[in-house]
Amino acid sequence: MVRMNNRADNDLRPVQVTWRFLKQQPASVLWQRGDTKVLAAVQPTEGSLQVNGNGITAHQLEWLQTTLRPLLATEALTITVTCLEDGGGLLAELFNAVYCALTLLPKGKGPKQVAAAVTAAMVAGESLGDPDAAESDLATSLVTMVATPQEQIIALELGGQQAVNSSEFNELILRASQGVTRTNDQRQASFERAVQPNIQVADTDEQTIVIATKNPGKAREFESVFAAEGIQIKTLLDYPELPNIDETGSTFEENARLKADQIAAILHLPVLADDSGLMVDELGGRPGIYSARFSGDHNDAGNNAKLLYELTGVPAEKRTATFHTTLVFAKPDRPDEDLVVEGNVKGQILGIPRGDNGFGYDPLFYVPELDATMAQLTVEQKNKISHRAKAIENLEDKWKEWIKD
Ligand SMILES: O=c1[nH]c(=O)c2ncn([C@@H]3O[C@H](COP(=O)(O)OP(=O)(O)OP(=O)(O)O)[C@@H](O)[C@H]3O)c2[nH]1
Ligand SMILES: [Mg+2]
Repeated sequence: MVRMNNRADNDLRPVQVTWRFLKQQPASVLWQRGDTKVLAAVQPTEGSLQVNGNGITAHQLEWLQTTLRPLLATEALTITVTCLEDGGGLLAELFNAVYCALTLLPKGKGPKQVAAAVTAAMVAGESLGDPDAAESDLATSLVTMVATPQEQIIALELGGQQAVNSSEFNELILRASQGVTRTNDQRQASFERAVQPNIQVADTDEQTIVIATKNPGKAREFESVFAAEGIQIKTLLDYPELPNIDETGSTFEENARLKADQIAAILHLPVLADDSGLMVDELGGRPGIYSARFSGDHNDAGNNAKLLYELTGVPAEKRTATFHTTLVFAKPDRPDEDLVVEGNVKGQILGIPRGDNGFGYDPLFYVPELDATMAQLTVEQKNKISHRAKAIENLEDKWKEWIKD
């Protein structure tokens, strides 16, 4: 029998997983296999297990709940699963979507064991792995299997129009267990690519702190502060395999949390993130959280040019501005315990840049008390007065105690 896309009998349709699909719900995924699309979201709750379904039958929902239960480390969860399109093998893909969402829960709350699901179908006397919609319509019998990669079967659902004899049944089981192994590999590869690269943290020395930044200017400033304490810092530039963290928050704190929590969860190390920016009074507080990309992309010269352009003709006394930093310190797997501090410094935006030190808007940011721009200061001088320095000062009183528990 010739299959669509010339698939061999045991070939599966490709899988695409969009991890953390919903911005407001970190444990959420969009799972697509062929044309079948399922959205799953899991939220820890106080109460007992709740599984809600959209676009699926009561029977499918009940099956899902029964199948998931033995795999859960905790039942204090609300699971919502939505079928966006049924292009074949829906029951299995409902399971796979929810399973993926569960793996995004904090450590210790995720699934107790590894499992994956797949469908196999008997079509015109042949057993096919992962039937699409057309093949499912032609199938005389179908099996949906949930199993571990060690071929321990967790659930088996038999369906279709006709009874199967035992040799057909055995064939379907064989096809399905091949598919489960392959599905598990597909999921794991996607997870490692997008969520948690298999990173070896070489240095687990307690005196190392990871700063969740790719900005070498920031890194230099943190380095000189922590070096004085005998603490070594690493930045995201030391871990090029890490996924990019989108700064989708609407405040400095939200962005800093996104960076700190996600990197801490991946590296299992304490992580400090800095979200900062320039707020210009005459521009109603802009560029604010958009400071890094004010001119469209992350380019200091372009950002400075745009700032000068927007302030054309504005007299010196009205060019007042504040540099702001919010720091979020995150412990691995304990996002509820983030330590949050901030710091500000006030100044004025000059019409002509001065100085070569620092980074970003420093050459335009004039500090009246020092009669100098930030870029005319040495790192040590900037680290006495800057927004980042003040935030670090606020952190200093607290973090040594905080990191101990
Ligand atoms: O003249 C400056 N002196 C500073 O002391 C300073 N601190 C922040 N900024 C500006 O604000 C953006 C932050 O954006 P931001 O917090 O998202 O950082 P970023 O994207 O550069 O690096 P990352 O830490 O996110 O990897 C930066 O790019 C800069 O344009 C500064 N400019
Ligand atoms: Mg940034």
